[in-house]
Amino acid sequence: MAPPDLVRPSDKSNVFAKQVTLRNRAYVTFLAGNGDYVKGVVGLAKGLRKVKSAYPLVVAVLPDVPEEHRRILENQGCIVREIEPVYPPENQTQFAMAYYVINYSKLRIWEFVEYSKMIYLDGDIQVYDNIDHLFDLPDGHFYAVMDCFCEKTWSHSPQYKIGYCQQRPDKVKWPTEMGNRPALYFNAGMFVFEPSLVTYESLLKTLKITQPTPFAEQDFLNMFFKDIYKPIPLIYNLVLAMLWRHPENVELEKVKVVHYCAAVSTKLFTITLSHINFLVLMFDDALGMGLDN
Ligand SMILES: O=c1ccn([C@@H]2O[C@H](COP(=O)(O)OP(=O)(O)O)[C@@H](O)[C@H]2O)c(=O)[nH]1
Ligand SMILES: OC[C@H]1O[C@H](O[C@@H]2[C@@H](O)[C@H](O)[C@@H](O)[C@H](O)[C@@H]2O)[C@H](O)[C@@H](O)[C@H]1O
Repeated sequence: MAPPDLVRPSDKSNVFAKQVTLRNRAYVTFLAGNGDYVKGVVGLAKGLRKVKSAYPLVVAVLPDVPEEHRRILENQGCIVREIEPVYPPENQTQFAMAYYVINYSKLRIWEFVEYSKMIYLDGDIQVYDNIDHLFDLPDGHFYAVMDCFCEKTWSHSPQYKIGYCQQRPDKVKWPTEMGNRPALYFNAGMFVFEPSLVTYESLLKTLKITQPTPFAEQDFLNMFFKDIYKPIPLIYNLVLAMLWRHPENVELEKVKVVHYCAAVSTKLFTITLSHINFLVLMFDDALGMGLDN
């Protein structure tokens, strides 16, 4: 995708504004620990480059990400930003996955106010088609793809217990005796947002008085942004489970972003898959096919 056309050179102020706007947008991901997720982030950086995105990838790293991994990411053109962890209040909550507690640290990205608009992508996501146009979505909203409630990771929820899923609300209807249908709920592995110190302070202040829940920061973000959340099509964040849970909702040839997340039972499969995905991109890179490293 060619970089956005700048306005007429004669109109200096607009040219500057356009360039500043270009500079004020970025993709951002989150990396913690010294494990395999760095491979996913390298794959993500290569994927964004391969689809000719006009914007950089910022990687928010926890202090436990080793220097070697940070160098690898900088060599891939990433902007590495160290963040401090964010922990929820002391709690006895059983998170859907024990390690989800570290995902609250994602909230630090609202502090990246040198950017006016950012697109967050998990490290286990790959971009197969250019999605830069999402930066032009109207400000003042929180854009993300609706999640699916059918995986075992949702077994704690009333939705799962009655077989209700927002992806197919007509299949098992929400019973009136259970009150209002759950609000639309997004997957927090990909979202379009506007960094803001006011929002950032409010997020951290609200977190301090919010009882943690099984999907950790994803539940928290859904609660916090429920009034301004706007669903975007699942082509922008195809959660893998949709392939076997709601194939009727998936138009594979239109999918631009794939999210290699799945319940713990298939975690090995998805990590292998993202490894394959990573190797394909590396191989592609090694043969100089398409990736301009
Ligand atoms: O040990 C970890 C766990 C998570 N993550 C980051 O947090 C994101 C969300 O965690 P995960 O992908 O496990 O969530 P899922 O979407 O698979 O449930 C990952 O994609 C990584 O970007 C990480 O870097 N190290
Ligand atoms: O910390 C909570 C995480 O919640 C989400 O993952 C879930 C969710 O997609 C469920 O619907 C699936 O069933 C499950 O497998 C998957 O792990 C986000 O992708 C991730 O970034 C992060 O916010």
